[in-house]
Amino acid sequence: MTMSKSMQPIAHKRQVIKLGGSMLDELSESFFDRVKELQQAGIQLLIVHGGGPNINEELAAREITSSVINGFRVTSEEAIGVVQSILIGQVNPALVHRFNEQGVKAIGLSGFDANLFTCDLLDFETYGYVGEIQHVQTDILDSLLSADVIPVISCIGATAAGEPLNVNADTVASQIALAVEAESLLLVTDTPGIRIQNQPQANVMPEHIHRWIETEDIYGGMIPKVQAAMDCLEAGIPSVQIVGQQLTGTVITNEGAIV
Ligand SMILES: Nc1ncnc2c1ncn2[C@@H]1O[C@H](COP(=O)(O)OP(=O)(O)O)[C@@H](O)[C@H]1O
Ligand SMILES: CC(=O)N[C@@H](CCC(=O)OP(=O)(O)O)C(=O)O
Repeated sequence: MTMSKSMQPIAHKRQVIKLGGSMLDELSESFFDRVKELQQAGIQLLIVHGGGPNINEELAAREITSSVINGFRVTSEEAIGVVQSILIGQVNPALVHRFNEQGVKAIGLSGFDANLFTCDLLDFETYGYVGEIQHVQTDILDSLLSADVIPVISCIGATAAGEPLNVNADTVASQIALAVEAESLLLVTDTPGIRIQNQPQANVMPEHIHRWIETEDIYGGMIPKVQAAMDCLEAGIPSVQIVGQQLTGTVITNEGAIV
């Protein structure tokens, strides 16, 4: 029997780590030590990054206004050029450099590279030039991972016609995690997980999340994270973590069990 690509066993365990723009400037030596430990344990790592604060700064400097709905930036024609140049031109190479200088081989990619992820417009009337991922092409990721190189992926997607679209980095991270059949997804941000009424939440389930979005205890930039987490759980990734710099925080599972 010939095995389809999706049925082939993956030899290595894979983990996707998404680094939020909110914490990129504070990446510590201990984070890179942890990356090295995971690599030594045979885990193949993929990095996805955001860059919200850098984009905000540049938009403000150019006096381009932008708003955020449900954690997604409404991206005008003027803004998409800025988002693309900040993420691919500045944030991505700076992060790739940090990995390489720590002795961890890394290479930068966006949705354009080797057709990594192709997008259609999510909802132009509401969000402007924001993409919804249609397809992730994993060949280039497989090649890099088998050569012990960490892919560092920015969240600019390409349309079939080669136009750039802005995709929230949490969404990119979940779609990449699903496409490479990662065993876990770690969303690293500026706060150690979900807090509700000022109480840190160690273990949560989707039913809690739905309620807290309704009560607005979860809002803004946390919404794409919990959505990304629930997309992964639904598709069979057993747990997603939303964590701070120390890599501790909230574990989201279908059963609420400690994983
Ligand atoms: N229930 C919640 N618990 C913790 N943070 C929350 C919650 N709801 C909203 N947030 C906000 O989400 C922010 C993280 O999202 P964001 O700023 O987009 O980070 P990143 O750049 O890492 O993606 C937190 O700093 C906090 O202001
Ligand atoms: C559509 C959308 O919201 N795109 C995000 C992409 C960057 C991002 O997600 O950065 P963080 O990880 O810092 O949040 C934006 O323009 O801010």
